[in-house]
Amino acid sequence: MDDRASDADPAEQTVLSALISSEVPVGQIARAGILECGPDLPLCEAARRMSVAHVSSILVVDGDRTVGIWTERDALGVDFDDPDSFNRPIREVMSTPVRTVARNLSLQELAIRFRDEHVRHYLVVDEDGQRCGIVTQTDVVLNQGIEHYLKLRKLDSVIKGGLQLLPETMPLSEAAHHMRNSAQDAVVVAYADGEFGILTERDLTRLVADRAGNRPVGELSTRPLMTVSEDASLYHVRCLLADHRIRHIGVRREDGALADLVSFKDILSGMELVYVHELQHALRERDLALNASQRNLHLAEKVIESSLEGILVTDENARIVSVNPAFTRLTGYMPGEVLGRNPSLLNSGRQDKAFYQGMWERLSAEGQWQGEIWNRRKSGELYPELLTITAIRDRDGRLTNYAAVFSDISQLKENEAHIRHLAYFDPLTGLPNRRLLEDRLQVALAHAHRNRNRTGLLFIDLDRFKRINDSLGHEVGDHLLVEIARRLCSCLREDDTVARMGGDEFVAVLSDIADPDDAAHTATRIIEALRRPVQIGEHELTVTTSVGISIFPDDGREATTLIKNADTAMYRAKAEGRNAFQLYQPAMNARSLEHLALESALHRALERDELVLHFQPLVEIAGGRTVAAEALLRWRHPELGLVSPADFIPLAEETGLIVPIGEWVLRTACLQHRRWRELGHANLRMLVNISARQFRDDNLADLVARVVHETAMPAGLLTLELTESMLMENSSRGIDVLERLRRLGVRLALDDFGTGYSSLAYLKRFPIDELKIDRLFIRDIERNPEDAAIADAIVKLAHSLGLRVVAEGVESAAQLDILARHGCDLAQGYHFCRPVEAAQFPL
Ligand SMILES: Nc1nc2c(ncn2[C@@H]2O[C@H](COP(=O)(O)O[C@H]3[C@@H](O)[C@H](n4cnc5c(=O)[nH]c(N)nc54)O[C@@H]3COP(=O)(O)O)[C@@H](O)[C@H]2O)c(=O)[nH]1
Repeated sequence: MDDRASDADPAEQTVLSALISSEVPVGQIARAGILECGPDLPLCEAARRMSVAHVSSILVVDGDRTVGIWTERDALGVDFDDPDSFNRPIREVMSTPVRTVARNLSLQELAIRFRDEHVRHYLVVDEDGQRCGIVTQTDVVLNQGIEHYLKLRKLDSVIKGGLQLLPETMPLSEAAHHMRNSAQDAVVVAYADGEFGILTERDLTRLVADRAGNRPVGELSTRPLMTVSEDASLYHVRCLLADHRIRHIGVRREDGALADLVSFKDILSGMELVYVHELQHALRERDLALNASQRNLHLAEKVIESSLEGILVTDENARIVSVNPAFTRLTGYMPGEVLGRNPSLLNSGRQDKAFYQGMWERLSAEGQWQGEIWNRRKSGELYPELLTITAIRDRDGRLTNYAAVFSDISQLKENEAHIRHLAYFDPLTGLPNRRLLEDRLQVALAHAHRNRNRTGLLFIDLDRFKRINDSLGHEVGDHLLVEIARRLCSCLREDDTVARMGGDEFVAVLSDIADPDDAAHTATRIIEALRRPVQIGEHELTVTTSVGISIFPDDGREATTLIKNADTAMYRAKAEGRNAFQLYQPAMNARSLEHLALESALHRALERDELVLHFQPLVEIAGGRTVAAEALLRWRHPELGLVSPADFIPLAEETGLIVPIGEWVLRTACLQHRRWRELGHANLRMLVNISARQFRDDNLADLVARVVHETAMPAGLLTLELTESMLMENSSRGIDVLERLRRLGVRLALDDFGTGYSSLAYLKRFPIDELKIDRLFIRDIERNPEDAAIADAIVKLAHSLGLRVVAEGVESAAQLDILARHGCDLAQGYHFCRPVEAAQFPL
């Protein structure tokens, strides 16, 4: 029995003893060396042999056959009055048949049979029916470890009461008769002197052997009777009986009077019942506990088997003793490959010695460690896991095992990284976003400050990206941005950062530059790199870029100031014609504020439908017929009222807003023309002003083609008004654009003629249809012969080139008259009509 059992309470101890004993087979406790005799042996001789051998029975055998048994109990039946009775053959007085039990019967089953069959001896036989020994009830009980019961119970608990004292004068035969009738195996003999003696079955057996006559029991009993106090424990009594090799003892009350005679059997008979009862209870309990623990074990096995978390158990020396299927799934190792090995076979090498040292320290101090750790699968792949290790101890606190439960948190880590990435990176281009740029800029500035160096900040904006997005769709726009991002990265050093601020705006941080020229060189590289055509599907796109540069600490010490100033410089680059960079100059700020205010107001104007078109008729001088309408832009400012284009178009040009505004004008004019056509004015021409900025746009012809197509405008009825200066800026490119426009069928007029170069030679080169004489020459035409001569010369020359001539700003009939004489074709001016809304247009 282990230490734990010895600490258990007595009841538990008994249950344990019973459980142990119940597994002992009968053959193990049976007394071998059976006393046997033949059936003809005289009874006195049999009794003698029993007395000598100190056994309580003799087996009567006939050859191999067991024919009967004679026991001490049977001595009570001998007639002590008849001397012949001692010599009778034993077969005549023996009990038959002899009850047998198999030697492999369990003690527990034997105990139940003793109780149920009321016998005191069983013959133990082997598998072949051969005699192996004799077993008594006493043998069973003595082998059940009942000491604890005996210690707990007092002698008085087995006192039956009703003690009968036999007088010393009573004849032996009468005493035996009394014992047999009262089923007592011993009686107390009371002597006249007050002393007590005892006469037992065993004494009677001895008297049979001695062929004793029927003498008074006073002469035959053993005296004095050994006694013990009724307070004594049964255990104490049992020890006394064993020590004195006796089987009965008298019980004295507190006052000294003899209360009873108790036998070993009395002590045990109570115990037998208790024992059997307890045994059954213990067995039931054991079965229940076993079932419960089997169920729990099964459940635990199932849980471990089906757990999605890897489970690994080691012994106290950290040698793996079991793993579950999830372990194999997660690590790739089969159980056979890891059992007996140290879990360090999973080490990734990512954690250093100190990490593991800390882990073991925590484990031994607190019994548990939990944390994230990188391990290596059998395939060599590293993965992060959330690991909990628990030290397992037995009841005595001895460390027996370690259990590790872990889950693969790769996905979790990836999600975390993804979320972090989303927070700091632009999902489309993968570049840092504004937030990360600000962080990096702070770091770069601090670094530059420490090293007394410069940092360059480039604000990069694609020119007319919106147009690509609007015309080719966002998907093409997105592809373009991705390619732009890639090219930007390729223009920068590893230490530099380029971030997407949103839309088509990017910012690059150039750390540790020596002087502003370095930033200018990078800007040039960027402009060049971005200008190379980008092929996206069937589209070959060319974008230009405007870059504004600010330098730390020259143009600001704060990140926000540097970004703002680079933005202002970028604006200036755009205003200066795009596709270039500008270094920030403090003077830019004041102007840029004005520009910003105007620009945002103009932006709003477009968005809020504050722009309107007025129309002014062009009249045929010869017939007085309105043949065309010039679309003139107006801004209905919510506070300022109608704002003249002269006041806002220059700024719109400078900021680039003229491009979207110009598109709106063209489309609105064409739509209005459709309405008029629908009203029956099929031949009316429409004149639309094109600004210098629009003309520089490579996509002008495409835009016109698209709008004409979308509004179903007859191209031949559309005239675009350009100025001389536009054509002179880049004459060969200008010719190209004009040719493309002409191929669309659109007509072209040269506006404000006479105020610019007035190079008639150039006129030949341009595919122009009409000349508009600037009103400067018309205003004083009646009074100023020079103006009249110029007008006359222009008309003649134009006609010689096959061009039609329009006189602008005709305010009087006199002016008209002169122009008519000069042969001018068309006239436009307040004389006919001021620019008016479409509804008032004189058709
Ligand atoms: N790029 C674009 N430019 C445009 C657009 N709409 C107008 N403009 C240009 O703005 C300038 C001012 O134009 P506006 O104030 O509309 O003046 C026009 C007429 O009102 C004015 N006019 C017409 N007749 C007379 C007259 O008898 N006397 C007089 N003093 N002024 C008169 O002339 C302007 C038209 O000029 P032009 O375009 O040269 O024919 C002006 O330069 C416009 O071009 C636009 O949509 N886009």
